[in-house]
Amino acid sequence: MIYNTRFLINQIKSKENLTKKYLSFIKFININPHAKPVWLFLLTISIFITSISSYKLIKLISLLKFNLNFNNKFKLFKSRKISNKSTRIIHIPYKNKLIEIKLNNPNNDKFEQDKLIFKKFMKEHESYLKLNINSNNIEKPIIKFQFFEKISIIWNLILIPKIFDKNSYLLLSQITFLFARTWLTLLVTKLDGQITKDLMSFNIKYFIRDMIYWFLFAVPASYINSGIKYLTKRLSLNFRSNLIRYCHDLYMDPKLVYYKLQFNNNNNLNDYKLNYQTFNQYITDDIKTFCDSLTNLFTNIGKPTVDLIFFAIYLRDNIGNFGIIGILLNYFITGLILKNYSPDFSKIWKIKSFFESIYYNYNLNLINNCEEISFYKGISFERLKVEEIFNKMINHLNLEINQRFKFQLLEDYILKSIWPAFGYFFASLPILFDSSLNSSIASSNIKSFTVNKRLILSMADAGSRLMYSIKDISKLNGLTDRIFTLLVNLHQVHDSNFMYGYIDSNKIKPTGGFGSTYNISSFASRSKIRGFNYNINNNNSNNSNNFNYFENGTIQKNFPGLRFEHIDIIPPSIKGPFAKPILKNLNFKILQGENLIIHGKNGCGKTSIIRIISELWPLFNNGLLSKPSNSNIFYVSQKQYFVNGSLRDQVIYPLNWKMCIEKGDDDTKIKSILKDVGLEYLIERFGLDYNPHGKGMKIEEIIINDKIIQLYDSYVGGNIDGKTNWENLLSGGERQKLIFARILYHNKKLVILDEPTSAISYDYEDILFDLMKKRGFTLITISNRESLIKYHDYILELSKDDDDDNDDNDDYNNNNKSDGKFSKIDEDYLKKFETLDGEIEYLQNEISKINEMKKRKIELLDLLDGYE
Ligand SMILES: Nc1ncnc2c1ncn2[C@@H]1O[C@H](COP(=O)(O)OP(=O)(O)OP(=O)(O)O)[C@@H](O)[C@H]1O
Repeated sequence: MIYNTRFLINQIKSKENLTKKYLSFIKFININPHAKPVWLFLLTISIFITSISSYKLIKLISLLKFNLNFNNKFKLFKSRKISNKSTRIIHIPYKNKLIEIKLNNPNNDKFEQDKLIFKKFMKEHESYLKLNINSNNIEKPIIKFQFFEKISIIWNLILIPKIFDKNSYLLLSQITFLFARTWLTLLVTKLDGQITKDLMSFNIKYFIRDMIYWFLFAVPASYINSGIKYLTKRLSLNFRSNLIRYCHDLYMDPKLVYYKLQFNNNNNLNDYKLNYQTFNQYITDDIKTFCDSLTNLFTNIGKPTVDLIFFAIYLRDNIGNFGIIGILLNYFITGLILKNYSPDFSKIWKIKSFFESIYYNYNLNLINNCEEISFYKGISFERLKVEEIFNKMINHLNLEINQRFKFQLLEDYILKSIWPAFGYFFASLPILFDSSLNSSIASSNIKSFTVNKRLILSMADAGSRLMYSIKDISKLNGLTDRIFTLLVNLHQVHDSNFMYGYIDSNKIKPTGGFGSTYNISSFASRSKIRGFNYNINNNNSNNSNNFNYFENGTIQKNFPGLRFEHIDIIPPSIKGPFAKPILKNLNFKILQGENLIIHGKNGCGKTSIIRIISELWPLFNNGLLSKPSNSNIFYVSQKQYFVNGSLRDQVIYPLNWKMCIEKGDDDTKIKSILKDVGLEYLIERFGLDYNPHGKGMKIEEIIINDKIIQLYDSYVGGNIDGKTNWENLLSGGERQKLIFARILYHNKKLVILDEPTSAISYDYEDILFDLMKKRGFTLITISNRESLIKYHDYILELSKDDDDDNDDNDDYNNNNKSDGKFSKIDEDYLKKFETLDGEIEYLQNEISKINEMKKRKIELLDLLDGYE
């Protein structure tokens, strides 16, 4: 016990001695606890600890919330959906867990307001172009005047839409960090001078102290540097999310912007023409690069600007007004020289991006159509084509490298040699012209020279970084152009008055969208004139301002069946309603439960009828289309489409599994449908062999009717979660059967099928159509297969006079005849085919009899040969 107490006392004493030693050392080297390096060090440590612990706390709270939600997940999901319509929730797998992400629903009012801003810009741009063309002004400044306007529009509408936005806080923190870094650089520079002075005056005590200060400074400096990088990346990511979500809301909406974008021909504003073929490049690559460039530019310009101002103010006290004016004048003049010799980086970047997107798309096309290309042995052709594109890209890149090299030469010479030389000169001015200079104050002078030199070099560095950022601004200019083009086009097509790129040849102005002189549909809706004749020749055709020749057709929804009245099928084009119709004056009506088959030659316009029904193409003339509501129609296109996902996903598309579960549909239903269409073997066939990963990671559990349903990201032996490339693995017939499974699953009132059984054998075609009839669907089938006629009640036979195609002066008034013959399929009609079928059967029997006899004859001859 005594031993222990002694031991403890000794311990405390030795610790006290150690603390005393430390304190006396600190006193000896004169460390001031209130000195900036000390409190900055302590502040950084405390900020670091606080931020880490608050981050952990937030994570813990969200984990608790997640666990709480999980137990009531399904109920919460439903109640939230009802209570808050302005947001939607998506679940994302993250670190073996599911996290909830709340997304704002598209705000159409905001889009309408934004549209006006883009419209105004385009109008101004148009008049600016006119002005320049009239005055033959061909000057091309490096940073076009519209650049700032475009950036500010994108910034205010999308990147930081309100003052108290989380991005504003990030930006504010970034600005604070930038100022802090400059201030720290100033402090470190002073300390650098002090250390030099300590060395020159052989003051070891102060030297050790200043070295300790140096190490203390290193902690906040590293924190601030990594903080700036972190904030830049976060800001870029947030900007990207905002832009992407904005674009998604615009083009992935029920207005079918993603489809109609291809018709936007605003070619009187070529600067903002979107290349539909490379649309994915805009969305994927350009937005990302734009956000990175913008946030990096902010650091690249913000930091050197703050440095320049701070250092210039500080240096003015040291080297006087003359010195500082000299330095700034040098920067300005050399900057002007550089600007003059700078190539148009914005244009270079735009062309490079264009070639890269074409090259990327061509390779994608090669992969998507690999089988077809292999069958045609078309690889040499493809290679030639892809190499041609690649060479064009390489030529452009070479040109870019050459231009960059010349500019870099001049840039490096000026920024890395001339500027520091000027810096040395101006830093030494106070020493060179100081008459009071003597050896006793040499060390003090050396300190101030070191500080000035370092500051001037830092200023040169800041200035050169500003100069280098001219290139970044140019690149950002090119990127801003592309992003702005994307947004302008999306808004133009999203506009309810979008007229599929129609250009009035008299005015050469697009109508609908922006920059339009006349807006056809709004005119039509305002004028409310119906029944005008379609004949342009007969109705004031000389009066180009008169738009009374046409108006939009009428679409009536919730009709129990399908009705076409005087409908012309006109493809969207720059001629708008005045383009030559593919089919004229279609008239028919079927009611619910009645089926219609459409016959016609290839290319006569069968599929185009579906495009009109589904509102992909406009109804230009004054016809009437009556149909059920869009949610009650199911379209099946000629080309089957499969999604990336499991067999279940193919059947339930366009629903996702969650909606499917909400509907109360379990796998038993999907399996029975697959059995109905004769595809149940796919469940087993594309099982483990096609999923080498075997049982996948569990991605979600959902509670429904007190039952936990688990879903995996890949195949789990024998069920329909098997994921594979359905597009490539299924045969033509299997693909069409799988689409029938989709029809059966969705069970819509009206089903429109385009060549649904072209690859299916006749026996299965019967099974499938019998099933469809039994289910009571109203069918519109486009097919020339006569075997399908018996399943339908009406037939629409499309025929177009060949003369029509050659007739350029169509006179609609004198040509009121219809291109479609609509008739009932009665017994008389069917007999025609029955007789034909009977004859074929008889002939086939006769042929097989002849073949049988031939075989018998050969056998007898062989037998005779044997006897001989
Ligand atoms: N966007 C478009 N602009 C102009 N013409 C088009 C457009 N899309 C299709 N066409 C033309 O319209 C005509 C009818 O095309 P559609 O696809 O409707 O034919 P189809 O009768 O279904 O042919 P098939 O029996 O071969 O499938 C074709 O000549 C086609 O080239």
